[in-house]
Amino acid sequence: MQHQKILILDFGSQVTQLIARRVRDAHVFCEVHPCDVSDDWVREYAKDGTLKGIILSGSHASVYEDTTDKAPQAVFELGIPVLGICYGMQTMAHQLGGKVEGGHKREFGSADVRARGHTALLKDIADYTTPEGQGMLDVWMSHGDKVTEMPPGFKLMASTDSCPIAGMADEDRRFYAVQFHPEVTHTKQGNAILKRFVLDICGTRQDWVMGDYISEAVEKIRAQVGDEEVILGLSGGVDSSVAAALIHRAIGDQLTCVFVDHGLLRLNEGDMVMDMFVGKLHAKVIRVDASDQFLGQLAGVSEPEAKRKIIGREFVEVFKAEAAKLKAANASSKGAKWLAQGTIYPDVIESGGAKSKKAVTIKSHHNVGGLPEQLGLKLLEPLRELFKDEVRELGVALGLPHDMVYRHPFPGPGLGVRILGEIKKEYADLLRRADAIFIEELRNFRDEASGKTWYDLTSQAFTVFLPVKSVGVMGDGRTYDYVVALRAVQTSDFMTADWAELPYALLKKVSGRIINEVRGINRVTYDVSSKPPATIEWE
Ligand SMILES: Nc1ncnc2c1ncn2[C@@H]1O[C@H](COP(=O)(O)OP(=O)(O)OP(=O)(O)O)[C@@H](O)[C@H]1O
Ligand SMILES: O=c1[nH]c(=O)c2[nH+]cn([C@@H]3O[C@H](COP(=O)(O)O)[C@@H](O)[C@H]3O)c2[nH]1
Ligand SMILES: NC(=O)CC[C@H](N)C(=O)O
Ligand SMILES: [Mg+2]
Repeated sequence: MQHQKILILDFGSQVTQLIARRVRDAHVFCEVHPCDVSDDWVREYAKDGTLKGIILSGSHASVYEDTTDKAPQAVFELGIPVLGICYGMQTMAHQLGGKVEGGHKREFGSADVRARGHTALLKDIADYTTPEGQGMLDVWMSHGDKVTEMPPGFKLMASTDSCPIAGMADEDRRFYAVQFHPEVTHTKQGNAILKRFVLDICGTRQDWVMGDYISEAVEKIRAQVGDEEVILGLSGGVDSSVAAALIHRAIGDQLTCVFVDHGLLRLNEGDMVMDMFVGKLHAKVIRVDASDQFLGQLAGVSEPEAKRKIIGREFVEVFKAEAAKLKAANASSKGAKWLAQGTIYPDVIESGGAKSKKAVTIKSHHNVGGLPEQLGLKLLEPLRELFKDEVRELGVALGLPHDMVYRHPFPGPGLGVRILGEIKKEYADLLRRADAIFIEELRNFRDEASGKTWYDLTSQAFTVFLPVKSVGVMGDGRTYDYVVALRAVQTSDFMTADWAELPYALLKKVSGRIINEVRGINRVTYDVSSKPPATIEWE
């Protein structure tokens, strides 16, 4: 089935992904593409008639600078609705004959917008009404420039005291634009506004449903793979587990999962993953103990990016070797031709977004963009279009256990990025035991108000090993041992995150247990840094 779709053109805003999330939440398929696609690309994209609307994102740039990006002019010539958000509004105004100027005052944060109720976009959407009957919206703003003159054909749709043109519309052409950001949760009616655009104004069908998606994806995988063999890097994490279950449903025994123990897994993780997949999913899983190989290559290396690159490289070495072994082990096998991965949509956007060429690399992820040419395997990535929570929904629909689907993510380099500096087996062993205690207590402690455990109330939690020693006193004796840091964050998208306000009782229990039970650690700290400016992992 052909899905109807919305195109989001990304001008490099930090929150473009949130636009896509909101549209997907309305069960409408959408894709994010860089704003510098050509007019021909846009026409081609729209050709089959499934494109129902276009959204232009925000940006850090200013439209009156000569060098900045514009929307492909074709966007305004297709006869389909367009919504401009912030910079998207400004470029729409600029390109269609209006005027944009640098403001004297930056407007950042909450604002009250007077919404003139006479456009299809904002009609009957308001947070409250003034005594004079004026509909008001509580919105989030982040801009310094503003539209000072609307293009011909547009009428005023919204305004604030400092931004008289905070929304405009040309309803004949179905062009709408808002200076505020409907995609962020701080804009209370943001979801309603985006839904109004996508469902009512564009008239898009709500045909993006994970349950239905399974049969579609299964067909696609079968068509792609034919009778060839596939190996899949299985980590036991959410993404690769769901990918494995989906591909297994499509091609059964043509799939072999390769689970790599790089010596940097958590306590008992290897056995757990094997039990789950071999026991419950009946997929073929090969467990490769490559810990000597990884730890050997990592010995003496302490620079975080260098460590990440080595780990990425060794993963590929293992996959290549296993693909070849399939052939040797079975006379009827031609060897695997495909490498399947649990790559998801944020990985794709982050490595191919409009501004990625200019963006600095904070961390190299082992599975994205870093695969060598001479891999000799074709890539199968059935989750490439999905966001994490869609992957989770899909996992549930595929019958995976709740605990597996709602696990915290665990990075491919594992404890390798949680042992600061040089990695030693001794450090990994201490860290594994301390981390297991932390996770166990997060599962034990419940928040009374919500009834949820603190594991479920946090998005990701783990322990970090600091290779420094501090002095302690234990049983009247002196200790001189290592330090660990506890890290727990709350986030919906992992792009930004707040440190979790864990109860003191929980921290106290964890600290007491780690220091008493893990000999070699005599001090526990709690990381109270948010992202940004810190990151979630320490390396
Ligand atoms: N220990 C491992 N053995 C084999 N493949 C791995 C291992 N760790 C990571 N991978 C591969 O790298 C990919 C990316 O890892 P990533 O951590 O982003 O996803 P995940 O582990 O599947 O899910 P989650 O984000 O929930 O941890 C995985 O989908 C998997 O294909
Ligand atoms: O599969 C992965 N391979 C990696 O190389 C990697 N590095 C970070 N992460 C995870 O990404 C999220 C954001 O992490 P940071 O704030 O530390 O960048 C967090 O969820 C991290 O655990 C990784 N996952
Ligand atoms: N968030 C945005 O899109 C900002 C647009 C533009 N850079 C401004 O400052 O007004
Ligand atoms: Mg993982």
